[in-house]
Amino acid sequence: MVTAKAWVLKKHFEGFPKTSDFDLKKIELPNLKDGELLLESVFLSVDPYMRPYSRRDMKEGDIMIGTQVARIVESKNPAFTVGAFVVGSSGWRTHFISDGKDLQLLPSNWPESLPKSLALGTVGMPGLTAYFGLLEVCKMKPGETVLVNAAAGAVGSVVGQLAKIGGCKVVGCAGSDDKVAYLKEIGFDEAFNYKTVTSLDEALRKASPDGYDCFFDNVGGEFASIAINQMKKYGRIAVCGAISQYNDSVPQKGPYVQVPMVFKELQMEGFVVTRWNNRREEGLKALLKWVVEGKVKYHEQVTEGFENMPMAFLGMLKGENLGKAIVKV
Ligand SMILES: NC(=O)C1=CN([C@@H]2O[C@H](COP(=O)(O)OP(=O)(O)OC[C@H]3O[C@@H](n4cnc5c(N)ncnc54)[C@H](OP(=O)(O)O)[C@@H]3O)[C@@H](O)[C@H]2O)C=CC1
Ligand SMILES: CCCCCCC/C=C/C=O
Repeated sequence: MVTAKAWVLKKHFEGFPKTSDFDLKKIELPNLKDGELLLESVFLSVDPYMRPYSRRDMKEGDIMIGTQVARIVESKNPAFTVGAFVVGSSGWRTHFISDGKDLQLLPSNWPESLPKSLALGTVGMPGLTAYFGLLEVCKMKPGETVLVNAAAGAVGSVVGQLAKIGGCKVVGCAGSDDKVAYLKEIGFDEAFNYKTVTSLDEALRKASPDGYDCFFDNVGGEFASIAINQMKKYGRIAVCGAISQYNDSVPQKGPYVQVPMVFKELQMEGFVVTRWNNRREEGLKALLKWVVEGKVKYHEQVTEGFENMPMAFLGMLKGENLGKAIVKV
């Protein structure tokens, strides 16, 4: 008999999440039936979507949603061998039982030298978000200028590097000087700390006096309201996320987008990465290849210990992560 530990949502978040909104539970797992397998989480992901999706998809007492890289410890399913690693979506728990349908094996050519946690970041959902958002929503072209915010995070850091591979000029904004230094290290042409500039409008203008063809928006709110005025004619805005708004109890008010949208003839499109689930393999293959070739660099903010999951989640929402926020069990 295996006892799993799981973090549940004790109380729906109001405003910024608190550690007291979570509860740690123990769950006795039954013996395996034919076709099932027992998995042990090795790395778990903490992601911004957990904040808005908890309100949309969860009720109090539910296990926190989320993905993990897990190792198969027992198998009564011939398609899965003990010792193999998979990406699962079983939420914040140390162990779980699956029939295999919801699991994705790590690519068979996964190099020994790469951490398997990358399957939750650069070579996982956030990397795919950058890939499809840039190619299919921004429709970036060589020679264009791309702006990305939350640029030193899991999605943003890949956006900037893929835009460079695509022959674009890249401007990134992040919330600390260390993050800005990292962006320059991984090839961003321009980067600045949006928290310390005296005027965001001026900083954006200085970074690209001719304006922006593509804006990959991870932040929304005031940042987006200012940036939209610096789009070039026919510019494209990929609305990927709105992390500056996720903890608002009262919705923020304008400025509104219609006037710049009309006069600059902009395209602005929201998207969710799962739209391209049928092209997942294509994206992962490309991302893994670029990582192996050293064309896409990665950084992970690893928090040790399953008991620290809420803390890692809160830290990510506060901007404490450089690169992908990961919890190592
Ligand atoms: N549409 C889709 O399918 C997907 C959307 N997303 C979205 O992409 C965005 C980035 O996600 P991800 O890369 O995983 O997370 P990150 O790794 O970028 O971590 C979140 C970062 O957001 C920044 N941030 C937090 N609060 C604010 C704020 N009030 N204003 C500005 N920046 C803030 C912080 O960086 P800093 O220090 O720079 O402020 C923080 O490090 C999120 O909006 C997320 O919801 C993610 C995956 C899929
Ligand atoms: C089971 C993983 C589902 C990931 C979907 C992520 C969509 C994110 C939206 C905003 O953050």
